[in-house]
Amino acid sequence: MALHRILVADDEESMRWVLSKALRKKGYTVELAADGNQALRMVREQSYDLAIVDIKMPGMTGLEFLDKARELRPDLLVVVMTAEASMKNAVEAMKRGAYDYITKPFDLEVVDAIIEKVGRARDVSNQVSLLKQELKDRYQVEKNIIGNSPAMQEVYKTIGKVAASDVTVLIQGESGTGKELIARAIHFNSTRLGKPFVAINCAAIPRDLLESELFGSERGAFTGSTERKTGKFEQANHGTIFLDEIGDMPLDLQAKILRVLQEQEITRIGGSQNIAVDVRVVAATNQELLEKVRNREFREDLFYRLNVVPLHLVPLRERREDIPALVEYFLERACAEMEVPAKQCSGEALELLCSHSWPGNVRELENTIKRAVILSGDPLLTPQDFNGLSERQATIHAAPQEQSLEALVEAKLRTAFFGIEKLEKGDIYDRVLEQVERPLIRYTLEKTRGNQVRTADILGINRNTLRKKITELGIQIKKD
Ligand SMILES: Nc1ncnc2c1ncn2[C@@H]1O[C@H](COP(=O)(O)OP(=O)(O)OP(=O)(O)O)[C@@H](O)[C@H]1O
Repeated sequence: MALHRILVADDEESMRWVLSKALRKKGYTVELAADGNQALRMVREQSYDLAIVDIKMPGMTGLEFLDKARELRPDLLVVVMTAEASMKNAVEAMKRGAYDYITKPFDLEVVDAIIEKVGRARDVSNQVSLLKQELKDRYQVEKNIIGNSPAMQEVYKTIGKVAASDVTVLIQGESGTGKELIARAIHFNSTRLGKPFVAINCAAIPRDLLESELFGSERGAFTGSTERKTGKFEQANHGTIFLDEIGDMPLDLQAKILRVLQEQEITRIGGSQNIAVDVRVVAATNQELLEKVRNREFREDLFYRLNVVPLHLVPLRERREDIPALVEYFLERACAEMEVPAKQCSGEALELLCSHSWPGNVRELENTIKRAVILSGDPLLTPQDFNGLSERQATIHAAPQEQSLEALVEAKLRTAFFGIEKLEKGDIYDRVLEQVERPLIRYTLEKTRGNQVRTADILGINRNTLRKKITELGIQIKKD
């Protein structure tokens, strides 16, 4: 049965009674409202699969309810009940997005038929495709976490312990260690399977956009915003939200995330209503969050609220025993994806891969294997096929500080570009520079509270150049 919770709103008590009795008998959970305002309050606080509302009610008409309820819960299906004489209303309701209408007086069979239709429509259009996709994902997640090292065994144990509950998990680990993969595993092994898994990378989205991405925005919340937008929290309702790179979340947004965790409700930007959400939060970071707490860059209360269960993914170089299985797995996958005959690594090549320090972790290993598969015509991969790797290895070993800015940038670049199948003519140079320039200028402007003269002085660039960059890179200046 695809439908569970039904809201019935009618000012006529006898109608509420008849409908609730009939629907409860069929096994649905039915809740009742005596007018439109009450119904809207209930929709705000709870989620329903279907609302059956009378079009003529005191206070708020069924049509007004329809508009407001659909704004609050775009997924809610609304069936309106209308008197035979007012067909005009029924047409209007359909135009405004009602799922169907029933003319009064009606036989209960008509209601049954509509509910069945709603259930079927949901089944066909949503559930089946969702479940298919999710079963596929689940299958992949379970087959796709490779590694039997003691560190990974600990990870599997923790996944098993936390999956069934709604406890918040904070996954810490360097870039490319598999944080998102593990977050998915938690979701797909939880009771929230079949509901959405929504991931958002807090570091990849500019601050101003991040807030509306997370919480949504009402029509007219910004100049030129003509549409209402639902945020990731609403999209993840009943499922899991994965807040990646949470360490990069600005302090004021941290306060808002804390509120969602405590109250389980959000407010869209430009809106005044609180909207209940039922979302499990899994967060991840590749930074030392406690250090950020000490530096007052991360809220202590949020840290403890997120860190209910900490899950630490150790760098690949500290669990080298997992490398052979990962190599085999990535080789098989790369050959299948690229539709080339199976390849293997020679003993020497495997030795080289096992001794590399993998600053980009599993993602770097995956991309290295893909690249070798693309470039080598031979079924046996030798150390020559990983030539770049030994050179990189040598420079990394020679570097006294592995975590220097240069090494970090190199690791990021490697993970971003080395997996690209075909390196073609493009604008990578400009794109990379832009991604360095923008945060650098934004950060300095933040530190000088938007003072462009000081920012130019600190950066050692001409003021006009700075002004030009700010416009070109679309940097917004906050002067508080
Ligand atoms: N144990 C593992 N077994 C198989 N594949 C893995 C494993 N760990 C990571 N991967 C693969 O490595 C890649 C990077 O993983 P993922 O995106 O989950 O890392 P991450 O820690 O979230 O990275 P970032 O911090 O950069 O967002 C993915 O393609 C993922 O499937």
